[in-house]
Amino acid sequence: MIGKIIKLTGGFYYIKSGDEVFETRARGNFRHSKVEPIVGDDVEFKYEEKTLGYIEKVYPRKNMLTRPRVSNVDLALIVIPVLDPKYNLVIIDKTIIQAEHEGIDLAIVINKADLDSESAEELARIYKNSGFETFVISDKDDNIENLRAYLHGKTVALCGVSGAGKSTITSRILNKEVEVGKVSEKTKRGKHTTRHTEILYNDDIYIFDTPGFSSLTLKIEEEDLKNYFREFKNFNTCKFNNCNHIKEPKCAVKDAVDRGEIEKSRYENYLYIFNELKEKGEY
Ligand SMILES: Nc1nc2c(ncn2[C@@H]2O[C@H](COP(=O)(O)OP(=O)(O)OP(=O)(O)O)[C@@H](O)[C@H]2O)c(=O)[nH]1
Ligand SMILES: [Zn+2]
Repeated sequence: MIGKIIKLTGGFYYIKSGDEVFETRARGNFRHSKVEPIVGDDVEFKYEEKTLGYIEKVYPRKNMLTRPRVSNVDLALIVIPVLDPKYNLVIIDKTIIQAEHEGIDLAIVINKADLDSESAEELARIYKNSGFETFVISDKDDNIENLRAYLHGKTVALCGVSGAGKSTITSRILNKEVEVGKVSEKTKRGKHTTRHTEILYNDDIYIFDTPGFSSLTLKIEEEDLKNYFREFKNFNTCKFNNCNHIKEPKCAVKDAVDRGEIEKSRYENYLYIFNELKEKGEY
């Protein structure tokens, strides 16, 4: 049988095949592969009611996140609350860099727009102008149809700080009750988060109910950082073709910042992160 691992908990894998979910044992059950199956994997498995089944084969992964350990993510949806908690654009841009680095498509959701609609529009402008699909939503408004349509057919990792509204969005998108606040309790205690990873789904949208890869450190060379700022690529006429867009003369990126064609906050965060990488080799 063929299916997708949707949950790993207490020593069992739960595999969704068609409309059914099968429970299989986690240990000693994948004979022909040395790969340890993780949530998100597409697998071949044998199912027997008595002994439960076992996984025979893990299909090659499109990609993999390490925290949480999940595979085959089609989209990282980065959730930015306008307030409560107040967003931090350096952390947002670092999360974007991580997704770009992993080769995962990403989109932005500005959430809690009801708390400050002006800030919400300002944030949306920054990320739209920087080349990202951007949605503005609030749980006080019935305005998620566009977002839901966009997520159709995708496996989505919601990324964002605790309290950003990830669980709220998940339950609205999937039309399902999701325990709001549950993940943060687990995260605070720490130990449960690695034991239990689950994909929530409805119809053909799959969502990871985890904090996403917000707390990863990334090791990249500072010279490579510019490759993860997609809007910089529109301005490729710098005098030096290895220009880092810092202090070099005749820099097309800096000129674009001066003209307002590249968002100031994005460029400032680029400089900040560049220096961090230069000093520490990671962030
Ligand atoms: N005003 C307002 N509050 C919201 C909105 N969306 C979520 N909230 C509230 O924000 C709080 C946090 O929401 P959650 O959905 O639990 O946030 P989370 O990102 O899942 O947080 P963790 O589970 O800790 O990672 C809850 O009290 C929600 O009711 C919104 O659009 N507007
Ligand atoms: Zn340049």
